Amino acid sequence: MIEMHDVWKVYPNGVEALRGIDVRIDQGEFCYVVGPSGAGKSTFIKLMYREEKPSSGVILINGVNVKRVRDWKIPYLRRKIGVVFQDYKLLPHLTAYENVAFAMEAIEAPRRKIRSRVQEVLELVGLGDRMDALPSQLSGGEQQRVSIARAIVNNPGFLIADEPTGNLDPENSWDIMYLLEEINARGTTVVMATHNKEIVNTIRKRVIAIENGVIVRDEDQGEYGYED
Ligand SMILES: Nc1ncnc2c1ncn2[C@@H]1O[C@H](COP(=O)(O)OP(=O)(O)OP(=O)(O)O)[C@@H](O)[C@H]1O
Repeated sequence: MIEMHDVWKVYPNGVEALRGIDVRIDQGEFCYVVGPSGAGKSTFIKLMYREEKPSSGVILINGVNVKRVRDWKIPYLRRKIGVVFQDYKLLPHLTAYENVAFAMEAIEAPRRKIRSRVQEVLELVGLGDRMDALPSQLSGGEQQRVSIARAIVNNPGFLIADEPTGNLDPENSWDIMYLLEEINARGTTVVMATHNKEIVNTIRKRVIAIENGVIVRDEDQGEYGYED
């Protein structure tokens, strides 16, 4: 479960990106985060995986206060939370297989487990036959699928995605969405910031709308609600 209690984020330049966020996302939910550009969506997401710290307020991930996690323990926190970005962030000199294996090596998973698990997740995302390709040899949709494989390889309870379809054409975007739904159906909580109106209005899920750093709407099976 993810909980935020009166969370504020003020960047050093004085911008109040989040202003008193109260929210609870339960295990197994699928939740979109929508809102105009600059509303605070990325900040909201960054706080969940401790890329940023709250200026005040409390964030609990499965009951653990994220702010109090010592820096050296952050890899263990991140093990519980897979993250997917708009621009994939794959390591360019590593193959698809190596990019995914790297996430297991980072948490010192036993060597014998790595091979079978990496193969398993790459097959799940439909890339069982492209494991030896470098990112530059893969399409955008394929690269995003590698990044999703990397995000789920350590079996996290949460998958956090910041505009995962932002760089993709509609067909690849739908494929990524079906994959995220499949991952959610297997029990992982999915939180996804998006500007994709068609997806939000078609694959209906909980919608949290943020404007000017405040949650202005929180609806199950909600609509996108903006024109862009
Ligand atoms: N590192 C930073 N330092 C200073 N200000 C920042 C920083 N990151 C974001 N901001 C500001 O905080 C506000 C919220 O930004 P954020 O990236 O969370 O919005 P967003 O809703 O994700 O926007 P978009 O849809 O354009 O990605 C904006 O005014 C932005 O300029």
